[in-house]
Amino acid sequence: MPVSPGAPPVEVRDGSVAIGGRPILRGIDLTVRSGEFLALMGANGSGKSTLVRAVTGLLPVTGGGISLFGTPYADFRDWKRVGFVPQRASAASGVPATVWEVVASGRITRRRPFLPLSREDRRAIADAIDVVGLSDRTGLGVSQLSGGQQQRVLIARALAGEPDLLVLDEPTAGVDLGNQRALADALATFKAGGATIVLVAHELGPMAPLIDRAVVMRDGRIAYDGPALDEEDAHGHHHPLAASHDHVPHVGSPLDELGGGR
Ligand SMILES: Nc1ncnc2c1ncn2[C@@H]1O[C@H](COP(=O)(O)OP(=O)(O)OP(=O)(O)O)[C@@H](O)[C@H]1O
Repeated sequence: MPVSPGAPPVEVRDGSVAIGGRPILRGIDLTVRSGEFLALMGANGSGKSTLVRAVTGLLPVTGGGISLFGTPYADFRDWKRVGFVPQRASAASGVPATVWEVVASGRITRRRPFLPLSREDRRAIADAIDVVGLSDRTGLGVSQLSGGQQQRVLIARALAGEPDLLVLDEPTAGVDLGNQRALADALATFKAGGATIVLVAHELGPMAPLIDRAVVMRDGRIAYDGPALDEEDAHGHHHPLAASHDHVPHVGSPLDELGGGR
């Protein structure tokens, strides 16, 4: 496969997605640059999950095109470069898997089939568990962990594949502040290694300082694309539409600047 050094990890050109004949996304133009940490924000139903599902190959685009790492979608095979943590996934499947086992399952895209884990595989798995701060729990059953800790296991599973692009769909939804901070630390470490991150989030919370750029969706289109607003910008002013306040206090959201909301 031709490798395009420096090619943007994600490029969507005039992308549209319809589900069951109903247009969900329209006219999406989005380039995510290498090493960028992009927050994809917007009200419920604005199309964030649909967009990341299209980018990660789970939903076909019905118009326009997507390239990943400079390769048009139809030709892209290098899926080990892409990690995805889907929305509201549970790491506890009912099967009594340990933290180590769940994270090791994320190594599958990199492993040689039918051979024992290599030293390199074991290092990647241990590193991923360490990055999310669960090294003292590797032997525990995942179902014994809290929801926030389970979310960290799922992120470690994606990190174990050592992707160049990590896409996370609302990993902090319903997660307590301590676990949100642990997630932010993990993503900061991952980003420091040069990786690209696309994070779907309603609120940025402890992730806010890490964000390079925010894209806000509304009604299946991109309504804002620019710097993430800091807490003061987002809250140092009167809200023109109080009812549209789309987030919890003390957390910045570019939605405020648009006066839009749910
Ligand atoms: N499988 C599906 N079948 C039918 N409609 C769908 C499907 N998935 C999404 N939609 C619709 O597409 C629109 C966008 O949904 P999407 O989940 O992408 O929004 P979102 O911004 O991620 O919202 P949330 O913040 O609630 O996750 C919504 O109107 C939703 O009802």
